[in-house]
Amino acid sequence: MIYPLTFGYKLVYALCLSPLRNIPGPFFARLSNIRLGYIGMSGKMSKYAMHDYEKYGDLYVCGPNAVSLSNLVDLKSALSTHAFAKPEFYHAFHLFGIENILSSSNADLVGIRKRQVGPFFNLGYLQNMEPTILKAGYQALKEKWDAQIEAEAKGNIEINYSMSYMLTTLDVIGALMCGQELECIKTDNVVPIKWVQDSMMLHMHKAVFPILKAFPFSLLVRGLEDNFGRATRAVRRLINRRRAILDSGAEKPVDLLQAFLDAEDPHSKIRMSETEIQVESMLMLGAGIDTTANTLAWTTHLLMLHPDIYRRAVDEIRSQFDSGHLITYADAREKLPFTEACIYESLRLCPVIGGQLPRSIPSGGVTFQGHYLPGGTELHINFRGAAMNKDMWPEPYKYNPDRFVGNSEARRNFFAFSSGVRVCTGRNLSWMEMLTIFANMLKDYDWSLPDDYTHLGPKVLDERGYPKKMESRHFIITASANPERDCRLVIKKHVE
Ligand code: HEM
Repeated sequence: MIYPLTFGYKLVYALCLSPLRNIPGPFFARLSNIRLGYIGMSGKMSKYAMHDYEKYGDLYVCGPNAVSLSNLVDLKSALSTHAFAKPEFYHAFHLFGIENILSSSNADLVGIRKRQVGPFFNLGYLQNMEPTILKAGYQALKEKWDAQIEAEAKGNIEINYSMSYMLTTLDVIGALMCGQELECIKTDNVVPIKWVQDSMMLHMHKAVFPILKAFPFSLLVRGLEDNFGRATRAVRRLINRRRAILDSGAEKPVDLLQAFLDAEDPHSKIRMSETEIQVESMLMLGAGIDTTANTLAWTTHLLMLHPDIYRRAVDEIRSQFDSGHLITYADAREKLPFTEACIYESLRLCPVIGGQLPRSIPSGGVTFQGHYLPGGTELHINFRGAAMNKDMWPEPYKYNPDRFVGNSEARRNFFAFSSGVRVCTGRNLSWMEMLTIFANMLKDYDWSLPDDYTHLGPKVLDERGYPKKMESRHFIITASANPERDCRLVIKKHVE
């Protein structure tokens, strides 16, 4: 009896009483959060975010008390202020219960943290770290590939770029944040990646299913918990090691770990405690690997599906730089607008944070798209919808880097790194890694698809007539669903 009554009440409320009743959206989403939970846990968040945006438009209901927003003007306004705070969902990302730069909804704390660490992610400071970024990044990749090509009689090798990019971005953030050359690309060591990914996954699962925090359900995530413990202890050891090095009177290294140890908010003069340093360091490791690596993977994939665009990028790079020149970030920014646009467009068409992220509508409510949304309504930032928004991006499904060349309006309406007060802290670092790896790789190697790579390619088209993209899955990050099969590339050294 109780179930029919509850259902009846929910139905009447959703259709007749709810303040969201006149907003379009899937019927079932009005009654229950099950649809949202299922989409999240099935790895299809990015697909649904796009599909629902296409069907229901800039604002639609995605849960009984939740709406999804893709309108660029409204998104900018919501993201520009701390009033649209991160809701409880994020608290599962408090590591050891400690609020951090990603998880906190406390504007004061976020402000302090941003002033403490933000300056070290500015381009000026990053330039000091560029030699480390190049050494652990592109130069390590090149060293490995050149040795492998040298050993191959046929003069080329097949690489799995998904794994290569993961190991490289791990080495870069490891060198900067752990103060240690991890050399994972050299040794094919995937263990630290597993620790970091499992740590993120653990907190993601807890955010979606808070019951996992309680015994006996916590046993279900025991394996993830163990790897989180290993990552935690490793970072602690590295911080202790750095303290010991400093105590011995050695010169301060120029890296992010040192920056975090020294970081001070210029307003309050507050510095981070030892645990806060550990938490923020772990967070940077979690945020800094898959994001950058998968953006590189999508860009590589898209270039292989569009040979004309690949050719234009290669021609641009080789016409600007000699084969022996190591392209720096400043070089690329100054001389490679089309190559840079290839990454921008890849982040638009295949955004790695391609799902929806929640915020709370402040008390007093807000009117978006002609609909009043009361305070306390959950506002889901639809990054996928924003990237496909037809008003801003004509032919949104087409991979067209030209839309970003010399187009400041396109860049202003680009949300891949979010925007406003909670914009991505690591975006400049990520750009430095991506552009230097990508430009140097295109300069030094000729790329082609393996002969047996016939399931996808420039001539295999999707239902819209564009080259069909590899299947993706979305768990925090939108990545290839079958990297072993789909992220293969043949590279050979380019000879002038
Ligand atoms: C292509 C690479 C990257 C993309 C597309 C990306 C995207 C994003 C997005 C969309 C957000 C907003 C998340 C939210 O609102 O919850 C974010 C936040 C954040 N990102 Fe990134 N990110 C990238 C790389 C990095 C790197 C390399 C780091 C650090 C090493 C980093 C650190 C962070 C941090 C700390 C936040 C939280 C900022 C805050 O809440 O105020 N990200 N990123």
